[in-house]
Amino acid sequence: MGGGPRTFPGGLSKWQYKRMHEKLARQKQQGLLRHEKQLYLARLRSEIRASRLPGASPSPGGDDDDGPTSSRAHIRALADRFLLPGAEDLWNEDDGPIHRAERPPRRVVSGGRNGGGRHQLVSGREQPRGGFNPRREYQTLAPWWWQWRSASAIPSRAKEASFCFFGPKRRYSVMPPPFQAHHESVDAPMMPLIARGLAGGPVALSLFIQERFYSVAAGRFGRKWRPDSSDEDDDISTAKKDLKFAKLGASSEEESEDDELEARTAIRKKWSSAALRNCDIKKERRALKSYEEENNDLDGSFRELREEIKNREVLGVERRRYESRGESLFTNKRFDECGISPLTVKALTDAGYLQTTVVQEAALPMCLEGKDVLVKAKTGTGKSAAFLLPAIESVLNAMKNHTNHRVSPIFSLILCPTRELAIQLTAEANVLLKYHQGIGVQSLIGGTRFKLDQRRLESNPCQILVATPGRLLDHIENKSSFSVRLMGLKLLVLDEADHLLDLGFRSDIEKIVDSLPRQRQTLLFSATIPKEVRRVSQLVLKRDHVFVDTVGLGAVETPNKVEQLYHIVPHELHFHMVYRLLREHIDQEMDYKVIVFCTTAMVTEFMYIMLRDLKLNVREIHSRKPQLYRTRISEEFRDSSRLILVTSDVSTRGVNYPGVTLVIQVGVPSDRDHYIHRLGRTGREGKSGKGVLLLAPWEEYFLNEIHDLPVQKSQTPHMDEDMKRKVDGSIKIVDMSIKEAAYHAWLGYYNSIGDVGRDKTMLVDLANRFCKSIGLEKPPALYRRTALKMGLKDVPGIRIRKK
Ligand SMILES: Nc1ncnc2c1ncn2[C@@H]1O[C@H](COP(=O)(O)OP(=O)(O)OP(=O)(O)O)[C@@H](O)[C@H]1O
Repeated sequence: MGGGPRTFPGGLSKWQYKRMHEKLARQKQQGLLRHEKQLYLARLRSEIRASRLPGASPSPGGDDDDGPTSSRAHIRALADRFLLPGAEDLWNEDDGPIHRAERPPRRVVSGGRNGGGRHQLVSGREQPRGGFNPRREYQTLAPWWWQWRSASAIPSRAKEASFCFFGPKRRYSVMPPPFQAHHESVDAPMMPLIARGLAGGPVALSLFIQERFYSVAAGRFGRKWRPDSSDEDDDISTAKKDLKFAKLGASSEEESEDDELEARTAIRKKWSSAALRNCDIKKERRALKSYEEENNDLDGSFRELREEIKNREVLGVERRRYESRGESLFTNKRFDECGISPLTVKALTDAGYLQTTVVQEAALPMCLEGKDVLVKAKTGTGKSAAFLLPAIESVLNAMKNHTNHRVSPIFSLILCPTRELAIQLTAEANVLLKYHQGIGVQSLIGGTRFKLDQRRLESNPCQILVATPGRLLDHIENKSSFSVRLMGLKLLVLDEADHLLDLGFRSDIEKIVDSLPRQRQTLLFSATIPKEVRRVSQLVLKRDHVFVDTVGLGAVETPNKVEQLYHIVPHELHFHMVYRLLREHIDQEMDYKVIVFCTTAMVTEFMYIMLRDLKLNVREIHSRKPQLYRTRISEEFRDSSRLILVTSDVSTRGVNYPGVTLVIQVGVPSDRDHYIHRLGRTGREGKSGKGVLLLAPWEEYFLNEIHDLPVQKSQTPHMDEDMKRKVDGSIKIVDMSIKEAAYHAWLGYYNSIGDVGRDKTMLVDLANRFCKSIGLEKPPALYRRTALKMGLKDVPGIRIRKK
């Protein structure tokens, strides 16, 4: 009996699956050929340009003159390559038709000054316009040779350059545009007058082959072949880089996150088009709208506006109720009234979720109705369940129609910016899926083995996938069976949507979205949604989406029960101050649980070592730590109290550590939203909390960005000499290499912050002060390249490494 599975990923039959793979292989091959075609054209142009230079000697003819690496040999090899069977498709309608001659033409006859057309020009008789001939007819291309002719041999107006190809079996000649009069014979072929084509006119490229004959009216080339255009050259270098990046990607699995990210982003950027198989190419032009359509649009807009106002009214009432309850997070609505599966309700009850929170009550009906929804709600108010529940319902609905898959499609995809958040959401989804047999949720995050991911996804149920964008894109681009599974997608969620639609992630998100089915529901959630993000959200949301805002215009975006303070302390005392604040808090709070946010991973590491030496119960999480370690510490911190977590921005958004009593932010956050999300790690579920922002005097400008938040200046506590000496002692024991790395990272961070980074002299001065605060006598030297990149090369106070 025939072995092997009956159905393949995506519910395809064996033959459909096979055909799909063949098609993908063909498309891949074509991608490569397309690159080579560009390379070929670029080479051709440079030869022509070279021949047009004053005093350029005519190129010798014949094969024998060409060394194996000569440009001519290269052109020849490339021409052979893209005329291989299967490459004909590269010549598309824009390039002009390819015709197969009944009989090979003997002579090229000009069509005359004004007419004749290209086909007459090359073949001496009218050629029918048509599509491609069957592929087989273009096989077997023989070796060929080509010859340059001196410009003086050209009788026409465009004498600049000439070339033609002769071959025992085929001959190529690039012909002038139809409006160009010239007479030519096969033995003395006319110069193609590429120069005209370069200037924008159509170039007729006719390829003579003894048995076969191609005529390509290269209208598109005409546009592309500008004499000074370097597009193609750029493409070539891009193609070369592609190969390099592809190799890098293969080996970067275990490297540091930053390097890995960079390499992956580069590979993705370069290869995405090929890998997404044209999914990311817009194929249709946007047509101008007719009057009626515009009118319809207008009607639609009015309808949307009315709906939005109605929604806002509903939410406004909801909000007023919410606020009048003194910000009680929960509503009177129970989950069993929400129209979700009884099994999910049972799991919710087990987890202690009985009533919905405000955001859940407001968002669930719209999400369950199948609408696209953008949701804004404060940190810690239960947004995760508000999208996980629709994600589960979406799977249940989809499973009714898809029952016979060996490997089920992924029906719900949840994207989030950090690994910790992805792990947390997966765990929460698992809790909600407790009673749903056969439905599974998996995570896909960086820092784990690609192959292991693959195996895990294939061998475990995975109808819901929680992923970080980078790793997801890796799988989409490198595993076609994975892309097939995504073809069944019904629901896409972007958690921390504003961050995902930020410039840093946006191109990844665009590529991911392009590879997903258009017929889907999309949900966007965040605690902060700046105007710019509201605008770009149209990239993923339908036009008639609903905006659920439980915060409200002009309302405070931070939890009401969180006390917010700031301290202005000279840089030199920042670390002492952190210790002082921690000690004070530990003395006041029995079950303290503190998060200290630092600006960069290396500064985080420095702070951690220092606090550990000061005998505080402290842990660290940042991007320089291996993922396993990060996950372990994250779980430990979630489940403990009397613990301090020192961390960088990897813990800024979404991560839910219950019972955090204090959040300290050391140094200026990169923007207002960062401040809000970091602060939001405390005061969750309507509980109280405290946030302290520690700024140096020159960082005070940041207060303008958060002037509408209830942040109050605090009295700087007194620092006794004993404590100061103690901290200084702990700073001393930190390894020199960590201090140097912290200095570099600090410089990089503040250089990237507009307000500080613009004045380089001031920046370097401040960095040198930071240097002293971490116990470095003089600032460590920078690599010349790094200094150049940061615009700091000649700035006084910057030291450059000798080698
Ligand atoms: N209906 C509910 N009943 C009881 N607890 C809930 C309910 N909804 C959410 N929670 C709890 O509230 C806490 C915060 O929820 P969640 O992490 O979803 O907040 P969030 O709005 O996503 O926060 P952030 O903006 O930081 O991502 C979690 O501990 C969660 O278990």
